[in-house]
Amino acid sequence: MSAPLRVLVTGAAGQIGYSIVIRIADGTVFGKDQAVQLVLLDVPQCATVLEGVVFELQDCALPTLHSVEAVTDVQQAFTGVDYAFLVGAMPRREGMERKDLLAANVRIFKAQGKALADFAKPTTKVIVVGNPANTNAFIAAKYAAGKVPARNFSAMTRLDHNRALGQLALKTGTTIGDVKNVIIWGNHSSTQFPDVTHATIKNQPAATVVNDNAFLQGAFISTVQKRGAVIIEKRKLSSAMSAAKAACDHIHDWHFGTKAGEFVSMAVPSDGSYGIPQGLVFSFPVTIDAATKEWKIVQGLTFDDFAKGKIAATTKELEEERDDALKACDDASI
Ligand SMILES: NC(=O)c1ccc[n+]([C@@H]2O[C@H](COP(=O)([O-])OP(=O)(O)OC[C@H]3O[C@@H](n4cnc5c(N)ncnc54)[C@H](O)[C@@H]3O)[C@@H](O)[C@H]2O)c1
Ligand SMILES: O=C(O)C[C@H](O)C(=O)O
Repeated sequence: MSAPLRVLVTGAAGQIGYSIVIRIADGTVFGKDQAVQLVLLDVPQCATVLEGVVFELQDCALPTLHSVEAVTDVQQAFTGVDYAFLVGAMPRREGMERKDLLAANVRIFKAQGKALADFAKPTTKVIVVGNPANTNAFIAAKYAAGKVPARNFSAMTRLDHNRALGQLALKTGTTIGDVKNVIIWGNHSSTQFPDVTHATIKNQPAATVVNDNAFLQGAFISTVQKRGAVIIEKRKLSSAMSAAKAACDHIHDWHFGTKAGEFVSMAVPSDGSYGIPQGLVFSFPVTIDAATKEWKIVQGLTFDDFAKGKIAATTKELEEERDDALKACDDASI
């Protein structure tokens, strides 16, 4: 068993928390030979619930779980972490857009960015799940600057990526393993652009196999864009099992690298690729090198006018969110 990795999950007493901790603890994310020190953070009012989660993890008898701590203190939570799953935040309710959560949630990510700077390792890798995820990641990175590099911050669009894979497999009667290289561009919001231009199904161009352009430019895109809202309408709670699975896929691939010839969608600080403003946390297709654990934005993809319009819309929304978040953070009270 390798020396333990210290892994933080915030909001661990919540819905996603309950689904995510078992996958981190049982070796699904970091492998069956990698010990994990799990640190579970939530607000003080949830201390008793957290204790129950700790007891359940102990009762799972997991060989990879080196230790598990329940904490409500930010310094204790962030000290020395290798990976941070930043889940803890308010979820949206029916009728809301994710950006409606900005005012409530941005203060959490400002404080946690500062905590990462003060207490975490400079090599810490961060996934932001709490919504609006891209902009929260932008703010956390800003407040950790100088200590943890911006490229160690990411936001989760893997759920959207997985939703896109699922919709293509359903449409074509294939299995998930047959569908590769879909791309989610932009924001984890209803302006995201799920793009199949470079996707394949059984090694054939997805557009040829689907053979229904109206679907690919219509129902496919809107189903993926609005899936979160539909889940809330049906469950009266936002997605949790699928969100936890996607966060684990995201960190698994960051830790182990992507497969040869394949890319995944991950929201990362833009380096100016494809004309996206520098620093905006934008979902791109990325490959990850297993040895260095560094992501690289896939280069050289081309866009038709339809794609250009979609990418412009999601970029504009992210710029507006960024500006609103910066204004909120300048308010001395948060
Ligand atoms: N990016 C995505 O694809 C995606 C998918 C699903 C959900 N989400 C988002 O994830 C977040 C969590 O969703 P959930 O369903 O688990 O919500 P939840 O309400 O069930 O749990 C959230 C938990 O976070 C805790 N929390 C609040 N403030 C905290 C803080 N400052 N520090 C630590 N913990 C804190 C709460 O006490 C609660 O236990 C929401 O913002 C939701 O919108 C994102
Ligand atoms: O839609 C939400 O608010 C939750 C989450 O972001 C999702 O995509 O399911």
